[in-house]
Amino acid sequence: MNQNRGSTIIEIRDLWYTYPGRAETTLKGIDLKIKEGEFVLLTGPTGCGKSTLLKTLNGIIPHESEGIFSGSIKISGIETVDSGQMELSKKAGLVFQSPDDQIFSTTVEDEVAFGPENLCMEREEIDKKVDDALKMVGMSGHRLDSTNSLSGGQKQRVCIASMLAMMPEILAMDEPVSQMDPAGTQEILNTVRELNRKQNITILLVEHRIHEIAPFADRVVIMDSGKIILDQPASKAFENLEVFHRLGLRVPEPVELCHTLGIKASPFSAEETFPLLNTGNFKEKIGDYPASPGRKEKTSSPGWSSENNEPLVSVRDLWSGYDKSRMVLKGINLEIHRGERVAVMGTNGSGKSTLLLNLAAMLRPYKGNVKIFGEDTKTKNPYSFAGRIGFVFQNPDLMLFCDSTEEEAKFGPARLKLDNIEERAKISLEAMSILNLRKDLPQSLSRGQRLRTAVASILSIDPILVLLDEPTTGQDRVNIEQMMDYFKTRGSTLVFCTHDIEIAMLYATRILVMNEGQIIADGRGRDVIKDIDILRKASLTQPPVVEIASYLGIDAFSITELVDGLIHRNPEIRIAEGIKC
Ligand SMILES: Nc1ncnc2c1ncn2[C@@H]1O[C@H](COP(=O)(O)OP(=O)(O)OP(=O)(O)O)[C@@H](O)[C@H]1O
Ligand SMILES: Nc1ncnc2c1ncn2[C@@H]1O[C@H](COP(=O)(O)OP(=O)(O)OP(=O)(O)O)[C@@H](O)[C@H]1O
Repeated sequence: MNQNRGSTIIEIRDLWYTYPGRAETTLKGIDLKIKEGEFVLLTGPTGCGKSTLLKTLNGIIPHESEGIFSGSIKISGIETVDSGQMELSKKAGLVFQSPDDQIFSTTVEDEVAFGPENLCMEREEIDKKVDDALKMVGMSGHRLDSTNSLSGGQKQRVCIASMLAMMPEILAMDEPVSQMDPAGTQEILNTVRELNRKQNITILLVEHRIHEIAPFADRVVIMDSGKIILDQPASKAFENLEVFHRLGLRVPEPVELCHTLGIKASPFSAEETFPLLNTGNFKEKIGDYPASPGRKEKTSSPGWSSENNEPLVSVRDLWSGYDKSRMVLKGINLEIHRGERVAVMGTNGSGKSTLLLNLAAMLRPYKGNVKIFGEDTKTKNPYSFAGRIGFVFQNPDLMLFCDSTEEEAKFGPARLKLDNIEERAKISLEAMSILNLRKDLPQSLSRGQRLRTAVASILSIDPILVLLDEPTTGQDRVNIEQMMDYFKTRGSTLVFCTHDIEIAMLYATRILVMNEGQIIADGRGRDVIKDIDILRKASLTQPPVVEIASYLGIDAFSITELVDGLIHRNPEIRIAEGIKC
């Protein structure tokens, strides 16, 4: 907990806001006070109004947006409606949800220097600010790079650096790490936490990855349908999980496990959980277990059978990139069979999106070859794969151009002259839980809703091969599970990039780990996850439940498996009723 709390720096009273042209009000009477130096995690289901609330802090709403606004927001005592945006943005820096909406300079250096230049700092000071900020986000080596050439996670780092270079009093961050690898996320959150502690910068951070952010926060605020429905210190917020389960929000695995086992505690990490498992009664019930975690086994072969099953995708010695002088992929060999769900994981910039672009025939090999459905992409027009491959970009906004979500879902089938277009659109919108938004303009939806619109737009063509670049970003748990369950139930062949190891473990039949343009592991999740060296190279860590299972000497990879293992060991163990695991 931050001890240097001062006076109230953000004071929101009875705030209501309705977007122009929308019948439903987005913010419905928000009351929120945040003290100087607090670190607040703001979360809630997709579309509940989190981004809208952040946009009121630096005056984007109401200054740049029409609509109906009432209530009061004071930043350091200044009423935002009465204040200029320039003045507000010096006080409250906003890291945008989508880096492409924030970045407008052509080079990384210019982007980060923009804020300090506007504050009329001396050249030398600006240089130092840029240097320091890039160092803090691990991007020192990219100072002169073109912003267009950055990967998704690298762009997010630059966005954070731009704000750090200005050092505002308040840092409002809208899913700032959603596309970042787990190790990078931890490093950046440590930096932000340090700035928060040492410089008393107030942090309001919006995220769905509650399990990763909660350990850094002083306070957890949950919104639902435009209202704040929970506001608690982080140490107390997880005492009752009912609200998290009801809203389909992510709970840190150790908390979920303790609640399931009836242990009254809310640890955020495996290390914090070990002593709880050592307490009297519980230890007796589950019997002896090794004192230290960490059984290590070698990664085994991929978990598919090639019997009678010609590969759908075959990649041989693939070298590819955006510039002949710098290859991104360096000798990839890979086969993917029908019905496999392959998660592609690895550090930011390791080449995951580049691999996916090759599988979509949108990039061609410089050397080697890629065969999709037995056809060599080098010799084919990329459009010849239309209708057979469905690709969703990391930034879904690049795919949305129609006037409604329904039109988006109909667009592909119409172009391909498929039958039952209405029915196809309806089924795909329903599968993504956005049928109620069918008449909405995609650009007026929340990020999670836009991503699901983009997925629906490819589902309606019923492709043979589905390629999704980070489909889990900015989504609440219930939506991620619903999307992934859909592919699983249909037996789709799916390749998806993700930094979310828990989701990869749950849904992928196979995990590919990339490092510096090469595949360094390829196998079943439960094998890959045991190889700590591989995980480290890919900036990944074991999910806490795997560490805890290992500590208890149980071979388990999910809470359900771990609890089953404990019951098997001692059937008398009582599991808390009604707990979802
Ligand atoms: N520019 C806009 N015009 C009209 N409606 C909008 C606009 N932006 C957002 N909305 C609507 O306001 C509601 C809240 O959106 P917002 O982006 O604030 O949600 P969110 O909680 O941040 O969601 P996510 O977690 O998906 O980012 C949604 O129903 C969305 O459709
Ligand atoms: N359009 C482009 N032009 C030039 N270089 C690019 C381009 N897109 C990506 N790169 C470079 O290729 C490398 C790999 O990028 P890629 O997007 O494939 O990584 P990634 O593993 O998907 O990263 P992330 O996890 O951040 O999305 C990065 O070093 C990036 O800078």
